[in-house]
Amino acid sequence: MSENTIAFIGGGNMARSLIGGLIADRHPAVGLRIAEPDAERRDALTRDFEVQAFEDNATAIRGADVIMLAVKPARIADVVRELAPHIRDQKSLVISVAAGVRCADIDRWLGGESPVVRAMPNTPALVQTGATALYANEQVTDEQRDLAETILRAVGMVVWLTDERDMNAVTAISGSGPAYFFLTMEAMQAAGESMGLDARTAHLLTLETALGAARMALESHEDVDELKRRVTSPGGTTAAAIGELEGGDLAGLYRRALQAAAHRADELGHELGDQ
Ligand SMILES: NC(=O)C1=CN([C@@H]2O[C@H](COP(=O)(O)OP(=O)(O)OC[C@H]3O[C@@H](n4cnc5c(N)ncnc54)[C@H](O)[C@@H]3O)[C@@H](O)[C@H]2O)C=CC1
Ligand SMILES: O=C(O)[C@@H]1CCC=N1
Repeated sequence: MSENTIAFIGGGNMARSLIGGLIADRHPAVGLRIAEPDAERRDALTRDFEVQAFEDNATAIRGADVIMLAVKPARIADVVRELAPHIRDQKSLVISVAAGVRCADIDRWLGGESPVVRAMPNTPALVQTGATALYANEQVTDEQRDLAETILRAVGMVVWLTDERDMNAVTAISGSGPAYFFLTMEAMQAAGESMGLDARTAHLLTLETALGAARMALESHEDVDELKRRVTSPGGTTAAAIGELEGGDLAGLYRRALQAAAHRADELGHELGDQ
């Protein structure tokens, strides 16, 4: 549990997941301040988590130890430039979760020589099973690294990157990754329904199977290839299904999909580089 005051700039999907996860980890609600221009979203955050939500960014960051930038990449330059004088005065640590947006650009908008941590979390943070990669620029002290890690570890596992360029691949795997699994769940459920199962049965069997497979892969000492082989009897049902998936070049499809996501993260970073 972190006792620090954290101000979120942007109270959308990702902020909501982090806030929900932090509250579940018993982070005091009074230590969470959110800036969100949308009144309905502000009300929902206050109602659901009993946190303080503000319309104005500068008010929200008052007294905060950490400022978590959770706006869309297209908004971040303006948001940071407006907040820069306040952030410098109170020496808060800035953590950005914005896809593609590079530390050097955030540092420049802050006025230079500022500690900046980039984080790529994912929405399962809401249920404390998030996966986050962190990268710190040279200005970040050991104490600030610990602070960033403590906050993100409260909502799941954390890895540190030593090369910021790896953040694009991370974004492709774990930042966007929950959506690929949700898509797969949708497809499996639809296939089950097409074979006559009712929606609820197909849904539950799909989800429990996903959970069981993920837990087994995490807890087993064997690699996933071995776990897969244990399910796949020669000449049996699984082999028939896997034959179809491999025939459709599932691995190639994932490779191209993740490359597209990483490429888009790179583009987002470059689009902002000139601002
Ligand atoms: N949704 C996800 O799974 C993940 C998102 N991210 C990153 O998190 C950031 C936010 O993404 P989402 O939460 O999905 O988007 P979102 O659109 O749900 O949330 C953004 C929020 O920022 C608010 N906002 C807009 N202008 C603002 C301003 N000037 N000041 C303060 N707040 C403002 C919007 O009203 C909105 O509620 C993005 O940069 C994204 O790359 C990172 C990892 C995963
Ligand atoms: O789709 C996006 O751009 C954001 C970043 C990672 C997940 N959602």
